[in-house]
Amino acid sequence: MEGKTQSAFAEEQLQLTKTAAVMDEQLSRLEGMSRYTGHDFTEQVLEETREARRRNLRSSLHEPYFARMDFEEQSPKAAELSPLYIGKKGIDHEATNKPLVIDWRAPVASLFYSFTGGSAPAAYDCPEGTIEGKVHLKRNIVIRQRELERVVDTYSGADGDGEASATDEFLLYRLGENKDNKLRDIVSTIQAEQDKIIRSPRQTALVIQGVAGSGKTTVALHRLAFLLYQYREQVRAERMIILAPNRMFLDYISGVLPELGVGDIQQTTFQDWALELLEHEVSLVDAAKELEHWFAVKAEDADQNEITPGRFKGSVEFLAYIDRCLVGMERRLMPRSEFEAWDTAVLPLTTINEWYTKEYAHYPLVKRKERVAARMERWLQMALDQVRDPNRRKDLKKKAAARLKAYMKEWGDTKPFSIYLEILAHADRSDLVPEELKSYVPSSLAEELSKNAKSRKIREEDLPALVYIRHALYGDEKRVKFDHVVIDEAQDFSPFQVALLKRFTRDTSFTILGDLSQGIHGYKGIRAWDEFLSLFDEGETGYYQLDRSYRSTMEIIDFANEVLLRGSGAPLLAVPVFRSGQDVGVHYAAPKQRGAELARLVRGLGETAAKTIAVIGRTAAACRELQRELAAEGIEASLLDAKQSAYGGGLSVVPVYLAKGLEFDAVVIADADERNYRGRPADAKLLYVACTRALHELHLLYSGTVSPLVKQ
Ligand SMILES: Nc1ncnc2c1ncn2[C@@H]1O[C@H](COP(=O)(O)OP(=O)(O)OP(=O)(O)O)[C@@H](O)[C@H]1O
Repeated sequence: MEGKTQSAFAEEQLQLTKTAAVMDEQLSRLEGMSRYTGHDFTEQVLEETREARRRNLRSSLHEPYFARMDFEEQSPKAAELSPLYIGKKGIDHEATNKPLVIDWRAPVASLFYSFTGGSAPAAYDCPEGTIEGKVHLKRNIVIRQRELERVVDTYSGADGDGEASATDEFLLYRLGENKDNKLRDIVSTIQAEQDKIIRSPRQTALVIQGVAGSGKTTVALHRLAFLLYQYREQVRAERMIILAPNRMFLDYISGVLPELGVGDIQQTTFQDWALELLEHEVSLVDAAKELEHWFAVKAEDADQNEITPGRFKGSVEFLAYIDRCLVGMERRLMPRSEFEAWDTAVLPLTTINEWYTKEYAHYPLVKRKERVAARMERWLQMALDQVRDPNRRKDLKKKAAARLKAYMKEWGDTKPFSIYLEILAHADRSDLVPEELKSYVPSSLAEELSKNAKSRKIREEDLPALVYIRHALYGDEKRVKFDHVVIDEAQDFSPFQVALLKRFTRDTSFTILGDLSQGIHGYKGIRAWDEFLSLFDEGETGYYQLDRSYRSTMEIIDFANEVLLRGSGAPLLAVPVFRSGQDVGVHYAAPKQRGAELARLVRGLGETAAKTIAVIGRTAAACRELQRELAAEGIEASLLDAKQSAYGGGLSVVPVYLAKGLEFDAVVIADADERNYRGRPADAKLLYVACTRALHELHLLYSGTVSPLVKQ
């Protein structure tokens, strides 16, 4: 075995030297060519192609490929068996155009991920149809800075057993590494169930339920790279968008797409996207205060089914209510009087009405108003042209212009916030709201909005309705529709938000991912994925479930699963990859000793070479206290808050709700007592999120009595 490994290493060393030499030669030739800057179109296209090849070569030189697959095609015309090398970027031999390295997104490369052994022929789909054949070898190759570091055969038909032998060994080697402050690509170890999602057809609304650490975020990012490769004629990076929960999370995932050679994809939060669309006509109440309100430890039990403001305003029923109110807008907007420029120049109401309701009916309402105004100006000019006396004409022009201005002012207000205010806060007296719906909006919501009306302060949950109203009034405003939308942590989104985004997206192309077990924002999020799936036609959707968790050790996953079982009945439990680590530590500290005990644990973690450590508290206030306690023990930690836009790694103190989506080599949950985590489903979800942030090591610290969710 040893000898075989050595010969594989020597073989790959030789191949690497050869490949690197070909790439060096190609690049130096391309660099040596003068750049074309003229106006000839064909030459410009050729120059663009050369530049793309230069970019590809430069980015691939240090790590040209990560895998080799020997595939024998079952076809009479098939060429002799030659190894295929798979990399992040495809590179061709210049003279023959034959592949030197195959792009991981190419159809044949899918075999590397989907084939897991067995005697059945291996097959992949490509534009020419289904290609069958035999896989003889799957090999993982680690190259760093042009140095060959590791060669692992994950399948070898020549072994005689024909089983995928070392797949897990290589995966475990990758998972066992310490992480820094950024999420990384996984091209060399994508698993078959993840690959299926990544390569799903474009025109689908994919909904992915995946346990914590199952690679949802990572898979969604790889899917974007795949779509850009596979549908390069139809989709563009700048027309794709990733919506994530906060800026810090966006910073954390920001490295993956550039690593995959993909740039220019919009990455933002729903709030920022919506506020920009609304041209900052409104502003949000302090988000940090909102979060503190919902995550504060409360004495009373919150009712899971309670209709909170977020659930109400995020429902499709609320959207339908708004639609019914907007029906009246057309009638309400236009003044009900003729326009008299002067006594003998009168534009009848019927004519204005005809323009507004018939000729311009295909425009959105605000555009119609603008068209009618322009048409009235033209009518006025013609009327003025009939007046012979220049002095009288001048006089009439001035007066008529003032009257037209006044007439246009009589049109109803078209500011989205004014309309929202009217149908939400003043519903009972608004003639926009149909009689039978006048009491639809709960009075507490109406009161709250009225109170903040002057300052135009709204809550996050008001945004979908406001954007929806704006869209109904103004239309697309020449905004290009999205080619694809990724919604991460989608369990915290509302059906209204998804229905809204659908209007801004071409061809129903979505990747919607989340985990109901991590639905800690129950006051606004969904309870079941059907709430989203039902928004699309049946043939347009795809649903996947990812149960394997790659992030944490078996010990951590078993511990976290137990938290869910104790708190919420029959949840979706994670299945660990067989990676064993240390037992989860549950430690008691007398209240006065907590800082010292915390410091002892953190120091111990530093010694295990953990690069990223999180001390997690339930609330922001608790985290401030924890940071002070650590400082008193001489340990500096950065406090992460809701306004944070970057995550720098190292030692952080962070509230659970902000840690969601992130991961750390080691985690200490510093307040795991029964007061903070009582045993209700909402507590279980929160504690589960905290536990599943840890890759290699997890400790819980408590004073008083330990939480009933914790297994000891
Ligand atoms: N196939 C894989 N090979 C190697 N690492 C993987 C693989 N899939 C996932 N991972 C790793 O598992 C970790 C979790 O991935 P990711 O954050 O995408 O999961 P998630 O499902 O979005 O988690 P959460 O629900 O907790 O936010 C990351 O470190 C990622 O690199």
